[in-house]
Amino acid sequence: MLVYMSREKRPGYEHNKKAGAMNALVRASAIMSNGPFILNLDCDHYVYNSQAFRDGMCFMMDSGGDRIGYVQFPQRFDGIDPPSVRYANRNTVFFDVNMCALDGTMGPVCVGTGCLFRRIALYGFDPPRSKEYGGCCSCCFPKMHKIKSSVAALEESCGLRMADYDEGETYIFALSKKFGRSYFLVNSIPVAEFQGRPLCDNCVVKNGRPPGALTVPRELLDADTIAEAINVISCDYENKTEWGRCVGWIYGSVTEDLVTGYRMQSRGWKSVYCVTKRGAFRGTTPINLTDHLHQVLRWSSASIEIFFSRDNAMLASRRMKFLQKIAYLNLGIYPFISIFLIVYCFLPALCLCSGQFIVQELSLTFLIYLLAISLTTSMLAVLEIKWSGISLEEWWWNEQFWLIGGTSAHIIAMLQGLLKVTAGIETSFILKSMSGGNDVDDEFKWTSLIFLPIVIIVVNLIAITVGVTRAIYSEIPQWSRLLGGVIFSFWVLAHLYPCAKGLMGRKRRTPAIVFLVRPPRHHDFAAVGGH
Ligand SMILES: O=c1ccn([C@@H]2O[C@H](COP(=O)(O)OP(=O)(O)O[C@H]3O[C@H](CO)[C@@H](O)[C@H](O)[C@H]3O)[C@@H](O)[C@H]2O)c(=O)[nH]1
Ligand SMILES: [Mn+2]
Repeated sequence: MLVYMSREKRPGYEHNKKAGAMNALVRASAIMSNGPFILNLDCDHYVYNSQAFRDGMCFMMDSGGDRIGYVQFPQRFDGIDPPSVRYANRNTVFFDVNMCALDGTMGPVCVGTGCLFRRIALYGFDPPRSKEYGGCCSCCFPKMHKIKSSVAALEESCGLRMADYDEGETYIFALSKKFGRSYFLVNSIPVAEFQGRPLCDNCVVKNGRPPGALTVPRELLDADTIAEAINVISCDYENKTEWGRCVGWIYGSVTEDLVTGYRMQSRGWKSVYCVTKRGAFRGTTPINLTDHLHQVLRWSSASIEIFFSRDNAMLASRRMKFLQKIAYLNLGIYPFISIFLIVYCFLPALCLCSGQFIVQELSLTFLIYLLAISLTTSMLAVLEIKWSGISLEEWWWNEQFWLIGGTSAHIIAMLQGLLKVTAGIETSFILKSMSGGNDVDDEFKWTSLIFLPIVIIVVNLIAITVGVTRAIYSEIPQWSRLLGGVIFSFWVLAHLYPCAKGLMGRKRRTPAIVFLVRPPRHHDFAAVGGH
């Protein structure tokens, strides 16, 4: 059955972008098919390996798999040709190193597309047998202790533990307060839970489903069912419900997928990273520098917002493992690191211009520290590359982009975020349109994000010139000091090389410096301005 759905949107009703669209789909599908597992694919992604669905479900239906909330597949992209691979837009280190590593704790974070969800995990229920694991209260349902013991036992056995009901309420009534007025929808919940259980073909399977239970043929869809499916996607359905707050995809974040996954893991759901030999899904991603930076800006702004929200991993429930908390915290904190990165980018230039080295003198202790730090970071890199099997080049492009992003998008996101949190000032000077269009992909589009990296490049170039000139013309040239400064300066420049290269564009080779020297033309700011 293939159903195309277009939800109702009206002025005065917040439609909540992708998360709103997903929630409408989740409800309509509950009524029409009620599959226990839901795959999410972006509109710019497609299926590349049809076996992947089965692989994903294998994890969920395996013994113990009933505690897995989602299975994430890596994102793979088409159309990234050699000139643009250097912007690290394949995100190889993230998808082949970080996500794999997370698989060793509670599982990868959710990155939206290519993610297979367990329906009832998305509904905001706790994983089955969660009492056996860690804490007893989920962040969403603080009044849970009040649940009468008989009801609690029932929920525990059927795996649908949630709700904070008042005395005398029926289970169904409590659910409909959260899920909305559709009894059809509420009644479909236990069915989805049952159908998603592991197959109980041996005695070790807990909470299993007897063999053959799913072979009963489905009832055909009738007019009433269709009418109900339309009812649950009307724009006022979510009024006074928990949709977007505790149920379904969570609203209010640009990276709704990250928050949605985080809430699940915070309740104790595990996740699995499923890397198939032939890529499961493929899609498109911005290929030029400007669009990539805008995407990074969007993600880092979202990270800052998460950091200052109740979804900060430091506030996660006890059900989330310590290392997993650190991983989520890292996802919220990384834009702040840009402050240090920027300082490090200017330090070598400062040293060269002032004739001073970073330290007073090159003492043995300093050298030992430097050696130790360099060795450990290199070892880390070697291990990352060895374990993940990515190429050295890919890794290096990622390093380069880490600095480019840090000195452009991350710092802007941080400033925007701080302005918003401290002064309540909303600055949304960059908006991404869905129809970005590939037509202008191969020419450089000016973005103010690139300003600081250019300044760093220019300052370091000037500093090297100053340093060399000083050494040549001084009476007692201090070559070793010069060498020290120049190496660090070159190291910064080497990282920013793709940025300089990107400024040249592909066809229209306008050197970066022209952009700085000539007065700005109107269209330079078109991408940045109002529309
Ligand atoms: O108003 C909107 C905007 C977006 N979308 C959908 O959201 C997807 C993601 O948007 P896109 O512009 O492609 O963003 P990307 O940065 O490429 O997407 C990544 O980042 C998003 C935000 O974290 C995740 O939702 C995606 O799954 C993930 O692939 C699109 O494909 C659409 O299907 C909507 O339904 N409504
Ligand atoms: Mn996309």
